Amino acid sequence: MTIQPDSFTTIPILDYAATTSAATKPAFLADLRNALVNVGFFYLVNAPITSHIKEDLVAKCKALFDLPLEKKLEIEMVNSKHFLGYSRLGAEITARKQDFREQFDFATELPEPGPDQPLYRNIRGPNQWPDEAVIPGFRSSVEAYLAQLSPVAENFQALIAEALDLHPTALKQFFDNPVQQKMKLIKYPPPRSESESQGVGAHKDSEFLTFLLQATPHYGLEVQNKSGVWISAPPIEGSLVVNIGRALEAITRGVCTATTHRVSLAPWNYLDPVDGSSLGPRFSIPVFQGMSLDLSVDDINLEFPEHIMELVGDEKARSDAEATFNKIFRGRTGEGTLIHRIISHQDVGRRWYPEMLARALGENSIWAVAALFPVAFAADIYVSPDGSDDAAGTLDAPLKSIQVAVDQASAGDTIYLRGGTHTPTTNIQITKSGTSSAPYVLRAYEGEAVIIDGEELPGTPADLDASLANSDRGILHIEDAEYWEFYDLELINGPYGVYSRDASNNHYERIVTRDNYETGFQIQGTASNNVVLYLDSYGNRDPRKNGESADGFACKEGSGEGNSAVTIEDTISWGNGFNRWDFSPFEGDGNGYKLGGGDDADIGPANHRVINSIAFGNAKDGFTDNSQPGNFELIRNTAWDNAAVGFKFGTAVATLTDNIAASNGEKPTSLSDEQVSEGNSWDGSGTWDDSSFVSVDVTLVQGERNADGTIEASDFLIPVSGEAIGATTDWSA
Ligand SMILES: O=C(O)CCC(=O)C(=O)O
Ligand SMILES: [Fe+2]
Repeated sequence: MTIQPDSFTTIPILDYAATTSAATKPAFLADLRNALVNVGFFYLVNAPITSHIKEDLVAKCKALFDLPLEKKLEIEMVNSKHFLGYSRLGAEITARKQDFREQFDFATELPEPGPDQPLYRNIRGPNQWPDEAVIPGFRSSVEAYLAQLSPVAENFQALIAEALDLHPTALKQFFDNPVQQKMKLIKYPPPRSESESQGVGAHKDSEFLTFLLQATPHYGLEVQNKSGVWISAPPIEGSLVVNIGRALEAITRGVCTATTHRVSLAPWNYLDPVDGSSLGPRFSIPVFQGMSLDLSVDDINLEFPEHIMELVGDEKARSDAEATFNKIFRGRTGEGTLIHRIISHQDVGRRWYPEMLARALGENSIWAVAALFPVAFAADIYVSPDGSDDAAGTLDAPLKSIQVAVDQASAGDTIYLRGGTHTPTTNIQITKSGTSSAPYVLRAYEGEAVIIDGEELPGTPADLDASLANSDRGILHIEDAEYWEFYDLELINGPYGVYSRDASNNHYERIVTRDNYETGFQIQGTASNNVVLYLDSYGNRDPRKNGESADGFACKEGSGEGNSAVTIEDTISWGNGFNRWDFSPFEGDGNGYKLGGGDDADIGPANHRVINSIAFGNAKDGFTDNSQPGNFELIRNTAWDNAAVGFKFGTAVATLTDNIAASNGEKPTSLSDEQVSEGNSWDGSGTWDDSSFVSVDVTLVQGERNADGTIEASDFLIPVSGEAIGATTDWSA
C-alpha cells in the first residue's frame, strides 16, 4: 500500500490474518503505520471473533432496545455514578448539541472503587445489567463478545508499538490490569425531522482504540480528513472499524492521529440503496479500550526514532470536534475522562458530580489550559460593584463596569461578575462573536448572587405609548453576536431583561429576568441554535402599553436565511399578565411561552423545541405559536391552570408528544389539522384536571433553585396515573 497523502480519501482495510505469519506481518505493520499516522481509522477484517457470538450479541442488542421503556429505565445511567446503563434518546450531548441515539453502556465488570481512591476512579465500577428473567443470556452474550475482542485489542498494544518501530512492550506501561473495555450498544432511530440529523456530533474518541461493529447496513458513519472533508465509512461485511482515541494520540505525542468522526442521520442513510425500502433503525456497537486512569503528562516518555517523528506533518488538521476536550489531558487522564463523561451525560453529572459539572460547563481556569496541545490561554476578567475601571480586572483588582469587561474580552475569555447589585447606566452592548471552541462566557463568580439592576437605564420606563429605540432594549442587548454563554445572572428593572436580536448560537442558563419594564427574555430576528435552560421569568410588565405586551419569554420573527430555532428546556413560566401594578386601564395579556410574533414582514419559519417546561397560572395561553410558522417540537411540557388555552398552534406545524394540558380556563388545546399530536393528555379518553396530579401546590416550584439550576424535585404536576408524560421537576427523569 502506498502511504496516503495528508488528506486521505479512503479508509484502509487491514487483514488481521496477516499478523499471524512472519511473511505477511511486515506489510501489515506498514499499512498500520499509514493508518495510524495519516488516517486515524481503518477497517479490520478477519479478526478472530466467532460469527455466532457476534450475531448473538446483535440479536440481544436489538431485543434489549425493544423492551418497554420502563424496563430500560430500571437501569438508567443516571442511577450509576460509573456512567453505566441506559441513556434515552437525546440524553447525550456532543459538540453542544443533542445526539439522537439511544444507548446502553456496559463495561468489564469491576468493583466499586474504595473511598480513598481518587474521584475519577468512579469511572469504573459494576454494571447495571438488565433483568435476566426478561432477557435471558444477555450478560453472557456481552461477556462472550468482550472475551473474544479483548485479546485482539490487547494485541494492538504490541502491533502499534512495532508499527512505530518501538519495542513491542513499549505501550504496556500505559494500561491497567485488567483493561477496562467499555461497550456501547447504540440505536439510531430513523429521524423524524431534519433537526434530528445528528446521530452523534463531530467528536474524537477519548480512549486508546475503538473497535466498532456496524451491526446494520446503514451508511451514516463519516470520518473527517485533514482538509476537513467528510469521508463516508459504510459497513463492510465481516469488518470492525478501528479508530484512534485521544489517549493514544496523547501518549504518542501526536504520531498517531485521533480523527474526528460523526454519525449523520440523513434520511437517505435509512433507505436500502438497491430498492429504496426502509432499513429501520441503525444499530452499532463500539468497544472502547480504556488506558490507565492515572497517567499524567510526566508519564509520556516514548522516544520515537527520527524517521517516525518526521512522518508527523506540522500542519494542523481541520476538525469540527470540540476543542474543549483537547484540554483534558492536563492532569491525570482519569480526571479528563471524568470531565468528558460529565459534560456528555449531564444528568449523571447533576446527580453525582454537581460541583464538577458546574465547573466544567463554566470552563473554569483549572481545566482551561492545554498541556499537550497548546491552545491560547483564555483569560478571566473580574467585575465587581465595588471595582474600578482603572483596575487590572483580576480577582484582587476587579473592574467596575460590565461593559468595560465586555469590550476588553477576547473570544474564549470568561467574565466573572462578583456578587451584589451591579447598576449600569447604559445598557450592556454585546455585539462581537466568539467561536464554538472559544465562546465568550459571562457569569456569576462561584455561586455568588449577582443582580444587574437596569433601573438607571433609558426606558425604565418609557412614557405611555412612547417607543423604545432598538439599541435601548435589554439590560443585556445582544445583537449580531454569536457563541456567548451566560450563567447565573438575575436581570431586574430593565427595559427588557435579555434582548437578543439577530443573534445565534448563544447559551443561557440559570437566568432570572424579573420585574422588567417589558418582556423578561426576548429573542428576535434571525436566530438559530440558541439554548435557554432553567430560566425564571416573572413579574415583567410594560407601563408604556398599560401592561399589554410584556411576556415571560418571547421569541419573535425568525427572518433571514435559514430557520430560527431555539431550544427551551427545563423552564417554568407562570403568573404573567396580571395587573400587579395598578395600571389603569390594564391591558395585559400574558402567555407562558409566546413562540412567535413580531413584525409581519419579518416573520419567517422558526423551528423551536420546547422540552420539559411548565406554563401555569398565566393570564392567557400556556404555549402559543403566536402566528409563527415553522416546525415546532414540544415534548413533555405541561400547561396547567392558564386562563385561556393550554397549547395553541395554528400557523406552526408542531409535533406535540407526551404533553399535558389540564385545568386551563377555555380549553386544553386549539390545534389546526396540521398539528401532529401523539401521547398527549388530550389524545387519550380521560379528562385531566387538578385531581389528575399528585400535587398542584405551586409553592413547590416557587422557592430557591438548587445550585445547578434545577428546581427541587417534587410531586408538582406529576400524573397520579404514573404515566411518563408532562413536565417533571425531576429534570433527570
Ligand atoms: O455509531 C457509530 O457508528 C459510531 C459511534 C461513535 O463514534 C461513538 O459512539 O463514539
Ligand atoms: Fe466515536
